[in-house]
Amino acid sequence: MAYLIDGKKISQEIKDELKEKTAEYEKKGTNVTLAVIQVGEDPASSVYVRNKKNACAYIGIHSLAYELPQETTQEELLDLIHQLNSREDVNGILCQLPLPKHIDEKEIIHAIAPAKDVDGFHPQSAGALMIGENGFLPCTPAGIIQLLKRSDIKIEGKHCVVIGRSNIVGKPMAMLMLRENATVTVAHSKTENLKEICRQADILIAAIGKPKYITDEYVKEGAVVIDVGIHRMEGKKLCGDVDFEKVEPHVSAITPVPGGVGPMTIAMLMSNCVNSVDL
Ligand SMILES: NC(=O)C1=CN([C@@H]2O[C@H](COP(=O)(O)OP(=O)(O)OC[C@H]3O[C@@H](n4cnc5c(N)ncnc54)[C@H](OP(=O)(O)O)[C@@H]3O)[C@@H](O)[C@H]2O)C=CC1
Ligand SMILES: Nc1nc(=O)c2c([nH]1)NC[C@@H]1CN(c3ccc(C(=O)N[C@@H](CCC(=O)O)C(=O)O)cc3)C=[N+]21
Repeated sequence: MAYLIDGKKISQEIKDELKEKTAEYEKKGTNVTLAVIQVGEDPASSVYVRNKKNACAYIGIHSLAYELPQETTQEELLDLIHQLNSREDVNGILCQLPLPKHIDEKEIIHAIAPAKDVDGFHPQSAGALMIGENGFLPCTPAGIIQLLKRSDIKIEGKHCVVIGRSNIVGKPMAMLMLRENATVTVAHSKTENLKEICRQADILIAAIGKPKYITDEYVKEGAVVIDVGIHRMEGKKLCGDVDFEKVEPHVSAITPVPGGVGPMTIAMLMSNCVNSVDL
């Protein structure tokens, strides 16, 4: 039986630590405020936004919700971001992705002031990560590092294979594992011999976006498997990029979906908000 890495429990621990820290700030008269922007009504985005608001309420972070209609223009969204950038009472700004097709995501990400970029998506945050300077870390990869560390899984010296090279998950994940002294391989859709490469991994991180793609044929006996994928199947059941039933008997530790990486993303977003006060 593989050890089940409990993201729900670990995220709860982190939220409790942040709750204490936020209470300390409050005593000193410092409030923490996160602005969350959602454009349109994508049902999955609505679930995540709701989870973020609930986490804020639990920790004592003030949340400002901006629910904008699907027809919102690029200029209107930029105006709002500029306003929030200049408000001293706002610590963090998050604009839920994906945005409607008529909006240029890149321009929006660039517009958020790096000092309030709690998603860690701004080029300045990405650059800081690349060269080892202080900056906001992208929440999902940072959450995975916490999952591994708080489960006492050794990273240093291990061969980590990251499948996926997106700017928000795969690439920053690879950089963070490198920072933790893993030996890192990044695989993607053009990778040849994916199975063979994955089977060399001590730690396999799947961020592909394809339901149950990773079967037992992709894992080494005793490996650690982290499943970033999240897919809502018919009947509303969630599943990941990993075929949990097939993989679990062969590995030493694995994250479930739900209850693995997802809750950690939210916990790290909260962490970035609280820590932004000291930046
Ligand atoms: N739990 C959480 O908190 C979060 C979960 N997610 C989930 O994680 C998954 C990945 O997200 P994201 O990085 O944004 O997705 P993207 O679609 O941006 O990236 C997917 C990556 O996987 C690669 N890929 C696609 N197909 C294959 C394949 N057959 N073999 C090998 N590599 C492949 C792509 O390669 P190429 O670059 O060549 O196209 C790409 O680099 C999604 O399921 C998403 O829903 C995302 C964010 C947070
Ligand atoms: N600007 C921006 N920042 C993000 O961080 C961001 C985003 N856009 N767009 C979409 C992705 C996805 N994401 C998740 C957050 C929480 C869960 C989560 O809480 N998952 C729960 C289940 C939730 C459910 O029931 O659907 C779990 O896995 O246990 C999952 C995924 C953040 N993202």
